Amino acid sequence: KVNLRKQMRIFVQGTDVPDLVENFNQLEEKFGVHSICVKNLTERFGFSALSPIQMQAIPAMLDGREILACAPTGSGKTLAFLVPVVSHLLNVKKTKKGKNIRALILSPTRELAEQTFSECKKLIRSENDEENEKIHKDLLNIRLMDKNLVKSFTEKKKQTCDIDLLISTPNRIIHLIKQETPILKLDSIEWLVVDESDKLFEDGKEDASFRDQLGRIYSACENPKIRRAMFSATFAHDVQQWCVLNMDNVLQVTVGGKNTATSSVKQELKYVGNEQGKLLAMQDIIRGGFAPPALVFVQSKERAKELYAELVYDGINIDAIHGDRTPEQREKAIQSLHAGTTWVMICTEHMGRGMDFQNVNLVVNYDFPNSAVTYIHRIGRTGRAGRTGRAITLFTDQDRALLRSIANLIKEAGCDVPEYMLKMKKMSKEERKKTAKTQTKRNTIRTAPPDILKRAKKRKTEIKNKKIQKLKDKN
Ligand SMILES: Nc1ncnc2c1ncn2[C@@H]1O[C@H](COP(=O)(O)OP(=O)(O)OP(=O)(O)O)[C@@H](O)[C@H]1O
Repeated sequence: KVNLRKQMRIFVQGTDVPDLVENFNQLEEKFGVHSICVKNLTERFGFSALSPIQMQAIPAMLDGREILACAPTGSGKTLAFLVPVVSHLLNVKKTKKGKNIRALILSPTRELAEQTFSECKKLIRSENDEENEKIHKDLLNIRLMDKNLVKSFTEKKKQTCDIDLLISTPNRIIHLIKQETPILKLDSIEWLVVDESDKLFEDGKEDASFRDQLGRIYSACENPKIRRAMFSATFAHDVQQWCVLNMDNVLQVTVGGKNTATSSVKQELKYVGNEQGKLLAMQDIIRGGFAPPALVFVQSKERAKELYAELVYDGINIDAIHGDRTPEQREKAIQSLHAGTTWVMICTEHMGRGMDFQNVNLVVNYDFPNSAVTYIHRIGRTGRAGRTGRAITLFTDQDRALLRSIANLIKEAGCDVPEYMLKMKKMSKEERKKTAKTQTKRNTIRTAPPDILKRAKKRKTEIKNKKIQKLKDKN
C-alpha cells in the first residue's frame, strides 16, 4: 500500500489511514459502493481505473473520516466526493424519514453547482426503469438549488423537505437561512462537502465574502454527527489550520505537489509589449490555426466585452461568458462550448474554477493572472483527465511583479522559461496577498479612436433608454 501511494504520489497526513481502493471490483465488494454507481463509473463514464485522489478519498469518506483533499485540476475530485456521499445516502438509513436534507455540497459558482449536479445524476442513473424509480423515489432525492427551488422554499415557508442531497452555491443557502425563522433547516446534515474549499475560505467585503457565508452555513449545520470534506486543486494554509483545529481527526490527502500547475499542459509565456501587442498576439494565435475550442481569460467583464468586440469580425465562432450576461445566455454559451460550435470562449475568473470542458485544447491568459493560484486553476481547464493541453500566457511590462512566481510554476511543470525570469525580485507575502485582491489598471483593448467609441456608447445608451421608455409606455 505504501508503495502504491508512493507510485501514485498520494501523500497522507493523519492517523489510522484507510486502505486505498485499488479497482472497481473492490469498490463494490470491499467498500460496499452501490452496484449502480460502479456500473456507471465503468460503463457510462467509461473509466478504466480510479484516479489517485479517488483511490484514497473514497475509502476515507466511506469510513466516515473528515478529510481535506488537494489534487491537481482535472484529476477527478468531483467523483471522489460524490461516490462516498451517494453511497452513504443509499446505504445508511434515514433517521427522520423524508424530512430533511442529509447532505450538502457547496460550490462557488452556479455553473459549477450545475455541473456537479449533472455528474451526480449520471452516477446514479439506471437503464432499468424499475431500478431508477427505486433509487430516485424511495432512496435518493438529489436537487440543485436553482431559482425555482429557492422560489418554492420561499413560497411554502416550510422548514422540512424530502431532499437527501442538495447541491448549491453558498449565497442561495444563506438567502434561505438568514430569515428570522429560517426557511431551510440544515440541522440534519450528515455530510457537508465544500468544493473549491480555498475559494470558499476567501475573505472579502463584510458579509458578502465567501468566508462569512461559509461560517454562517457551518453554524446552521447543528447535527453533532456531521462529517465534513474539503476539496480543492490548490492548498491554503488557513483552510488547513481550520481543518486541523475544527475537524474530527482530519485526514489530509494530497496528490502530487502542493500548488503546482498540471504537467499535462504545455505552458509558455509570451512577451507582447503592450495592450496593442496583446491583441495582435491573440489575432496571430487565431490566424495561425489552433485546435478549437480555446478559452481566453481576461480580468473583468468590461474587458471581456472589449475583446469580444475586437475579435468578433475575425471569422471565428466566438462567444463570451461573464457577469453581465443573463444566466440563460451563460448556460447557452456553455452548451455551445460543449457542443463544439464555439471555437473561442472569452471568459472571466468565474469560469476559472472547476469547470470541466472536456475538449479544451488551449487556454490563453490574455490578461496576466493576479496570483499563482489563479494561474493554476485557469490553465487547468485544459489537459484534464489524462489528456494534454496548451496554455499561452501573454505579458507586458505591467505584469513584471508576478512574472517570477508564474515562471517558477511553469518550470516546475517541466516547461521552458527564460532564466532571467527566475532571478527576478521575489514578492513579499503581503505584496502577493495585495496583488491577488486587486486588478491591474490596463488600457482599453478597443482599437477604434476614443471619440468614435464614445459616440457609439452614447448611441447604444440612447437606444437602450428608448426601449425601456417604450416598455414603460406600453405598461
Ligand atoms: N477515474 C477516472 N478516469 C478517467 N476520467 C475520470 C476519472 N474520474 C473522473 N474523470 C473525468 O475527469 C474529468 C475531470 O474531473 P473533475 O471535474 O472531477 O476534476 P477536478 O479534479 O474536480 O478538477 P478541478 O480542480 O479543475 O475542479 C471529468 O470529465 C471526469 O468525468
